[in-house]
Amino acid sequence: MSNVRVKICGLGTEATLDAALEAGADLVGFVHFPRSPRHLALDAAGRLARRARGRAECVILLVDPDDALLAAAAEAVDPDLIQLHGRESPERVAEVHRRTGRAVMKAVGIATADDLATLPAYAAVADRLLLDAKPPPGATLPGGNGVSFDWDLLAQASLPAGTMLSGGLDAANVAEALARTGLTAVDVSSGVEVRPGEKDPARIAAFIAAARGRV
Ligand SMILES: O=C(O)c1ccccc1NCC(=O)[C@H](O)[C@H](O)COP(=O)(O)O
Repeated sequence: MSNVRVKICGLGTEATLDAALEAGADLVGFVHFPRSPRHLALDAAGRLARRARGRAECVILLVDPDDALLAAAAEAVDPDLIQLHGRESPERVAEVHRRTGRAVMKAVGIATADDLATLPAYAAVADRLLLDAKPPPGATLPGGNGVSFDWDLLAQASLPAGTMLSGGLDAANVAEALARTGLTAVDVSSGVEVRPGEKDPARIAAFIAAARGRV
């Protein structure tokens, strides 16, 4: 499917950002979460966002940010989207949008059909949804864990246009994931890395080609 939108998350260097842009990424994500091997200081994320401006949507990923961090991230990165990847309530998602004036993408963890019940409330306030696997037991990160959820859970779900599928995707499984879910937007981190935090230009290009059905 050539209209599939692809986000490459957790980019940390100019070289890997350029690889994502040259391969045709639609969105590029910068993680600001000190526990993550993909963590970037806000000024570093801002430098990469300026490099990508006009070529892809820039996403700053935050986890349960307070108002001061939100303001600092909006100022330093000037993001097209703020991705909230913590336990933010629907009310907080709406407030983040109001306070920053930025589009907000809310990540929702999915493990069982029960988790789908939260989606309408988030869909009502978020500009976009990202469905990710819930972290496995013992995980120290709320995302970027390289694990998938059962895509067939989405068969009965009514999801807003543009909802992104995420969690454990790579060049080998992304086409099947798209076909099974009917979604047209995907996000990846671990699946284009050689080790946590180290993106690989060849894997980025292979992922984007596979998502767009060019292999
Ligand atoms: O990637 C991280 O290190 C991270 C840290 C804290 C919160 C979220 C994080 N990543 C969120 C993403 O958007 C990932 O791309 C998504 O979870 C998929 O990751 P993966 O399964 O590794 O492809």
